[in-house]
Amino acid sequence: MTTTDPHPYALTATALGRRFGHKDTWALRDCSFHLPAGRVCAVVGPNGAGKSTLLALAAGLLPPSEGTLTTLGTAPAHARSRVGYVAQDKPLYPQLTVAQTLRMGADLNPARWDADIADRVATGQGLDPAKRIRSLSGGQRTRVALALALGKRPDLLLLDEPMADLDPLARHELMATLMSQAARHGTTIVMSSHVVAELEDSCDFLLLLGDGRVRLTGEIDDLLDAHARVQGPAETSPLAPHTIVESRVTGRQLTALIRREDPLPPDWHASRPTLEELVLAHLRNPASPPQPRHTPAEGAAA
Ligand SMILES: Nc1ncnc2c1ncn2[C@@H]1O[C@H](COP(=O)(O)OP(=O)(O)OP(=O)(O)O)[C@@H](O)[C@H]1O
Repeated sequence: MTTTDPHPYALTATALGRRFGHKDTWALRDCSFHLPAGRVCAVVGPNGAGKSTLLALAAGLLPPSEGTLTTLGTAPAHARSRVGYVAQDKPLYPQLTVAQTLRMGADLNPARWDADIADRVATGQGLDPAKRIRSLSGGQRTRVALALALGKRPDLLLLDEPMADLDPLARHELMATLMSQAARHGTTIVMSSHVVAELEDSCDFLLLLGDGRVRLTGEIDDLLDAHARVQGPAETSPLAPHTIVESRVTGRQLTALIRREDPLPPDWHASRPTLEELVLAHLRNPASPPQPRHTPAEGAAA
């Protein structure tokens, strides 16, 4: 938590819904969760799950159709000066140069602008600040968009698939910069991605969306502790009372990913899943029972 933000939650959603058009097409529906301040949160889910919609709502660019969302303890539109947002399509002014774009960022954020970090991120990998935005590659535009967002020195960074078009070196460099900024300033980062393995080392909080609803949310360590990959003899391994996310029988062997409800039988081999295994099991089994509703009293205290 930063000294300027005494609110314990970066985001709080209550029965949040967003519909597009007049038909009953809900991009998000009945979403409730709390994201404690200071966390690095992975937002994952299949295509069309509602990740970009949630980030745009949190940035105050879209109003909810129902329910409420607060950003840094206030209405998202009122939190904009403290929020950095990098949208999937990275909108920038094509006629400006990189240097002019950063100058615009400084002019728009005179009280908070951090020229050092903005210049360092924008000109990494030798990007020439005199180049026009329209002449940049997709990855170079991402670099400039991240520079603008970080230069704002935000309390909350909302990043919609920020790493998607970066080369491996740029990914490594920019992820390290994001993490060091988060650690140094207590910035909350909310980052959507399809590359779950990449999030495992950097994120400590998960928000898994499926079909516009929250499937799983909480501290990643708590979620991994609450689940188990189990193996046991198929005929003597009743999975009840555990919640089955995924199960498979091969010959006489049962393999399952469960949410533990009780101690496991001694003849079962149980191991802690990786984040990727947990997420993939939920994505492969969208009909598995969702997590009981997550409340701050269940371990999300800041
Ligand atoms: N402006 C819009 N008008 C109409 N429907 C929209 C609009 N934006 C999003 N949607 C719909 O809302 C749903 C959620 O879209 P969203 O872009 O939030 O998903 P996503 O999880 O970010 O997907 P992806 O992983 O493909 O980026 C989709 O069904 C999409 O078609």
